[in-house]
Amino acid sequence: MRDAWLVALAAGAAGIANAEYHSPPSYPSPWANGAGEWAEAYQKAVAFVSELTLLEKINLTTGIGWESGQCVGNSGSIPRKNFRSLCMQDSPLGVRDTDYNTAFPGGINVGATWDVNLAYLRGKAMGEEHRGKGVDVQLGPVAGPLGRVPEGGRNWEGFAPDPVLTGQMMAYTINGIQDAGVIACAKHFIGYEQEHFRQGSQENYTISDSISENIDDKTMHELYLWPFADAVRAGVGSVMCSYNQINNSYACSNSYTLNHLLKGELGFQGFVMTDWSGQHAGVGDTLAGTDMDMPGDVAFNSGTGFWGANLTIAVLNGTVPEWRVDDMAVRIMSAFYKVGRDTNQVPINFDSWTLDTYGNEYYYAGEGYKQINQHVDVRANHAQVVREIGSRSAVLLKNVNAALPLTGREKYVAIFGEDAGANIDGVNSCSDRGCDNGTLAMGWGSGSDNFPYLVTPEQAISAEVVKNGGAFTAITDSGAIDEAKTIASQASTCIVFANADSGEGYIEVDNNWGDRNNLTLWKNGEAMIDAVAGECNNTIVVLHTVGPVLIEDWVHHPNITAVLWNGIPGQESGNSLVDVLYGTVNPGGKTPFTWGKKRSDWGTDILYVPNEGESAPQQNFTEGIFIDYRHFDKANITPTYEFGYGLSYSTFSFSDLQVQTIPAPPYVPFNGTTKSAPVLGTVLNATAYLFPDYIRRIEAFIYPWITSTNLKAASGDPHYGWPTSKYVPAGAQDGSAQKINPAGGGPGGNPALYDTVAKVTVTVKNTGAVVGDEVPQLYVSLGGPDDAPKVLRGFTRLTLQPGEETQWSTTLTRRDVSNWDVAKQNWVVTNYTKTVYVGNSSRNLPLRSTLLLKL
Ligand SMILES: OC[C@H]1O[C@@H](O[C@H]2[C@H](O)[C@@H](O)[C@H](O[C@H]3[C@H](O)[C@@H](O)[C@H](O)O[C@@H]3CO)O[C@@H]2CO)[C@H](O)[C@@H](O)[C@@H]1O
Repeated sequence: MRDAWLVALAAGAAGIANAEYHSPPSYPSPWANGAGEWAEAYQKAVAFVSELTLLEKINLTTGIGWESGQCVGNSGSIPRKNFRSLCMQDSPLGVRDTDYNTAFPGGINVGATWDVNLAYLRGKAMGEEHRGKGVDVQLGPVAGPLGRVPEGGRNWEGFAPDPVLTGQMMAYTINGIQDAGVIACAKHFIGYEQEHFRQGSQENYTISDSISENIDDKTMHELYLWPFADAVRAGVGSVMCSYNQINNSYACSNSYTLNHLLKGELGFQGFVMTDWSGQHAGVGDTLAGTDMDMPGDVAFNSGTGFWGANLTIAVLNGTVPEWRVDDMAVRIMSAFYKVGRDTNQVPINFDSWTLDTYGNEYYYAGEGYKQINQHVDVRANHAQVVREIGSRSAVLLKNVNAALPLTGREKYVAIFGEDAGANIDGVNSCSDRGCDNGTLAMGWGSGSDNFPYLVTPEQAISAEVVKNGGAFTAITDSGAIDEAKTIASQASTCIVFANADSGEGYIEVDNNWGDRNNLTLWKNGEAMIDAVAGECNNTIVVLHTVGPVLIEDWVHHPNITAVLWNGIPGQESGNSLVDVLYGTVNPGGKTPFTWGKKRSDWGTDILYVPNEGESAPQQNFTEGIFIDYRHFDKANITPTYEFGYGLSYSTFSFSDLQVQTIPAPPYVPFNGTTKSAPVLGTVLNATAYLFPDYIRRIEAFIYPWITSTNLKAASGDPHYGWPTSKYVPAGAQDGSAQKINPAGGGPGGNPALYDTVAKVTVTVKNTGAVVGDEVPQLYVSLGGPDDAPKVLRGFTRLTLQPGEETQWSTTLTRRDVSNWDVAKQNWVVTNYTKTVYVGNSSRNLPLRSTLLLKL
């Protein structure tokens, strides 16, 4: 336990002193109050927690250790109350580590649909599958990484490098998951923008600490915190603190981001859980705002925990006040009741560590042999959701002379590239999808799940061609360039498939440690495209990539008649694609990121080599709010395809912009005070918490009981007894009434931020001959010298019949037209002239108007 106390001193209390970027302390940790829609759940939680012993409360907060339960994370149980371990399970795209589940499209595809209803349907379906497997907390959705750097390994788990598109998708996904009766977990909080160095110990480098993502206050508020505010407003039950440091304080020890921002300013009422082994301190993390430690052991299978018995000791010796543990338990139980877990929980019927039907409940210890997998089929009709999101996320980047849709009368269709075919080793052959074999339908890491099947493009296209009476050939060996040229010279329609993959940093694929090393295609993609396009004057390129790739060198080739991006579409990949290629679905997806011409165009990059010797690498977000299209706009760089761009088989017009400003009451900084922290129990003498004789220890299991009434001996920590002032920050134990943050006061911040201040209306018309979808996009220029030329503020996906026109309206809130004022520590509407723009991409905005606010 030595490390726990030492790191608490170094990181948890006040940040590391030698750094330029410093995270200010913020204490005490705000306690839940059941505000707004949390009221009923909070009351139930308080009633439940009031009946618990200290050890039972601690069991709620502490994981039982890696591979010590059937889920990827398991809290302790409360047998006396017949309350089982809570089951925490990935992933953001389906139930991980099981069978008879659905493999949904990645978050980036949901972003590309620009359709909040599809986000909801996917969330609901995923929630139902987690519920059916017995999961209490689904570990998703993802708003961190947001996508600062296009090479970021886990960007695809989230939705887009834009806070508004991501924020809306977060909110609707959370609503879907929680409406299904499962607690959602918004992750990873915050600034987790690259895989390299996220866990100091996990890299091939001798660095002592994880990377520090150094973010200024304005950028934090206007960019990275924004989608988490939307998550909190949506009532998310849990938030996962990330592996990285923020301004040189670990995310799960960072009192500023957890206490000040998340629980204070945003008014978060649920619980903060650590990423797996993301905890770095015992007392420090508790006081800094972490509520649940996952998976509970200091290092996987170490058998020691920062909490468990050590949290018991901390309460007994007074370093952690009792009210704080009460609040942790209340937050967890509030989320539990809020989504109805008390009425809809089913037994855990799967095991994360093996698909064998029988095995050990305590996998690591090798104990508790029983049936651990019931192989429950939870898929229902969710394949339809997958197929629909797959097709509706397709972004048609190029389409010359109506090359698409195909008519079905093509005489000879040939497809090329490994990405068209199957993984010859089997669809789930690589653990956590940690390889790029065959067609890419999912990235790798904990954000993945098992495919129940994967319909490849080869299967689906060949079936369609055969059905239509055509001829078909597939060359899925990406090295077979000469053979490809021959076939390409004979075929009437050539479709080349290429991909680019990425994932989580604990797996390396083709020397990519999570983050991509570059933005080129994988598996010889460019060479195959060049070879086929050189021979076939009707070459269609289909891309399955986790984010942008460099296409400028070939996309303008005259023989390349169409380019379609389909992201990572999940198990129905081939079927979704055929729907679009043959026009059953008219593509209406819009690219959720910018396609630059060269890597340097983005202006940000992964830090691949430690820059502070053995100390924590420092990644300064010097670009501020200027990521993706905001940077391209500011630097006046013409991309290949801009954020928000995407073609249709139809055409659309925009006209008649009307901007109606709506008077709103003046913005008043919130002025209020909390009640004092509730104390819900009594702490007994240490003897009451001794490890009981009747319990047989399971190897590496984390327990709440102490081994001795001599607390120093029980801690096993030679440094035990340091003066409290050395590791307990000032004010951290204070449970008296506190002033509420003036930028706070409601879910997602000051309620006045969400006042409507303008209504924007335009006419959108389908001017083509086929039914199709269009996405009117509203951008705002805030007008100041430090502002982006424009920022997305509203969008809706519309379906219009040929010739149909509709009036599309959206509203702007005060937050939408505000800047974060670092001096005032609040949002302000500046006097700079504000402009609204409407169109169908970030660079095709034919309508504009000055916004004259009445505030
Ligand atoms: O799953 C819960 C959260 O976990 C984080 O990722 C961890 C992942 O779940 C886990 O499978 C992986 O374990 C590997 C371990 O790191 C490696 O050393 C060993 O060789 O293989 C293990 C896999 O069998 O560790 C990941 C953390 O390093 C995610 O960040 C988070 O998003 C998940 O919700």
